[in-house]
Amino acid sequence: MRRAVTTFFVTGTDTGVGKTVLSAALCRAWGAAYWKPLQTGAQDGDDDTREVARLAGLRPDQVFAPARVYAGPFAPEWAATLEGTRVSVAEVLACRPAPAGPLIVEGAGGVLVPVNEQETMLDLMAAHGAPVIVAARSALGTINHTLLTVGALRDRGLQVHGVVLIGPPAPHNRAAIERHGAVPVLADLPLLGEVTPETVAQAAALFGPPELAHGH
Ligand SMILES: Nc1ncnc2c1ncn2[C@@H]1O[C@H](COP(=O)(O)OP(=O)(O)OP(=O)(O)O)[C@@H](O)[C@H]1O
Ligand SMILES: C[C@H](N)[C@H](N)CCCCCC(=O)O
Ligand SMILES: [Mg+2]
Repeated sequence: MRRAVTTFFVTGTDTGVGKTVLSAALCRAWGAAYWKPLQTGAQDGDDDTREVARLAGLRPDQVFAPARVYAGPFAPEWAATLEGTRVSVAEVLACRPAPAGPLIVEGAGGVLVPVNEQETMLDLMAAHGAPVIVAARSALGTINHTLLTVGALRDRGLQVHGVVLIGPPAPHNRAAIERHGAVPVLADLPLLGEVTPETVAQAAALFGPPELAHGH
């Protein structure tokens, strides 16, 4: 029995690759709610939840507070350590929201970013179980980073829904990723002249309704 997938986990090949802007476009395209389980860098104003709510025009019932917010602009493990605390994947998932409709979950950095001394974002994704969308740069260097990320996800039994390449179109990189990764590139997301609700709404048009897939 196939049913529509209602939750996707957005990871990336790096921090700063464009996961938040992509998440906003996906929320806009699919009428999805948003959750950033672990937010770091708050001392510098990093607040992906506020940014996605603004860019996607989310309603209050589509916005969920992070499980943990840390001040330091670091991986959650170190940011938590600096605050004399620690968080486990189980504690994060205990905060998992249950919205009425689709949900986009954004990770912190890439797949092997440490959550604590034993667990990484990959453990969080594996426990969460949702299919994963990989945000990757389109430029030189992305083939290796993207295939490494896809391989790590599959090694943990996760379904990779697809890759989104962010930046100037690079058809040679797109083709290599699809060929060597046996993974679809869902879209080429260009660099937006300005990142605004209007340009994000235009970017949302790149994403049709989420394919029916074996739900998790
Ligand atoms: N398609 C795009 N066009 C223009 N600017 C973009 C695009 N995607 C991301 N940016 C900009 O690049 C910077 C990093 O993007 P973003 O915050 O989405 O990365 P991230 O992967 O979510 O980072 P983090 O790991 O901190 O969550 C931001 O200033 C953002 O506005
Ligand atoms: C500070 C900002 N919030 C970033 N998302 C944190 C990303 C941590 C990346 C760790 C690493 O890969 O070295
Ligand atoms: Mg982000």
